[in-house]
Amino acid sequence: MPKIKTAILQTHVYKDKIRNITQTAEHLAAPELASIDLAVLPEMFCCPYENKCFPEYAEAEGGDTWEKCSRLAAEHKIYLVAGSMPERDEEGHIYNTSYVFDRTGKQIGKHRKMHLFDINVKGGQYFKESDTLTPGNQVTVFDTEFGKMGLCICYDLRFPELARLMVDKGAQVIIVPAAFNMTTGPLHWELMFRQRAVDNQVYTIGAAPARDMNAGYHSWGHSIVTDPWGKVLMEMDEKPDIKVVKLDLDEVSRVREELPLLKHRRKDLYTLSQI
Ligand SMILES: NC(=O)CCC(=O)C(=O)O
Repeated sequence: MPKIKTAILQTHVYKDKIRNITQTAEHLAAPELASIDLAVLPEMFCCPYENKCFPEYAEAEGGDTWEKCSRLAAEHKIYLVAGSMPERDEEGHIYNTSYVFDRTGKQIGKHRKMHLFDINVKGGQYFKESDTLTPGNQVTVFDTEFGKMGLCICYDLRFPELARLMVDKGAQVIIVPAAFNMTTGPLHWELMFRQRAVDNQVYTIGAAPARDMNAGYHSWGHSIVTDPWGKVLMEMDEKPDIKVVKLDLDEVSRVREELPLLKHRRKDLYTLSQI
């Protein structure tokens, strides 16, 4: 099985939506990324992570930002997980949505953040996505020439049932556009990506915005890739950065063969089902 050359882009999020797309296009055109198969962008890569911005920046599926991302995937002949962006549906609901495009620019996946980030840590982070956003209700797995990949957004990763449902649908990689914060990030970010990788014997990929202390929300950054043993293959710091990591899906099969956790489940005693 060929290795999947995966670029993780930890970009700055500007207030100017177009500038965010332009910088993404410039990065993807860089010679270092010439032979990649897959690129992953951060959560809300084109919109400041603030409730007041979500309605203002929201676009319908197929809108301008969607179109530009589709064209970038086709131009570079890559799979593009277009981080996430605010999506407005016909009824005016707004979702935190991640689109996936194949090497021809065709949309092959779409995930609407299912668990909204509503937390209130005393002396720490407060955020209430449900002030403006509506939750999605689909488990998302998409097909590639390499195998199936699961997709969720940031806070979604905290829910082990969702990761397991993706794995039950065949995911060997779980991709997570994300933006943890300065309260939970230091303790939970790396742990969470390793934990989901170990539980499910998958690669996990987290792509976060770079930290901007002048922004309303301070991203932890630390974009990360872990392997199916739970080993961290790459972790950034808080600054803008781009890294390319090779994923070997034979390693998923090897780990699952040697330590057969998924086979050893007592499905006669317990089950996980989607309603
Ligand atoms: N954007 C988010 O969903 C943030 C999630 C987060 O920081 C967490 O601790 O969970």
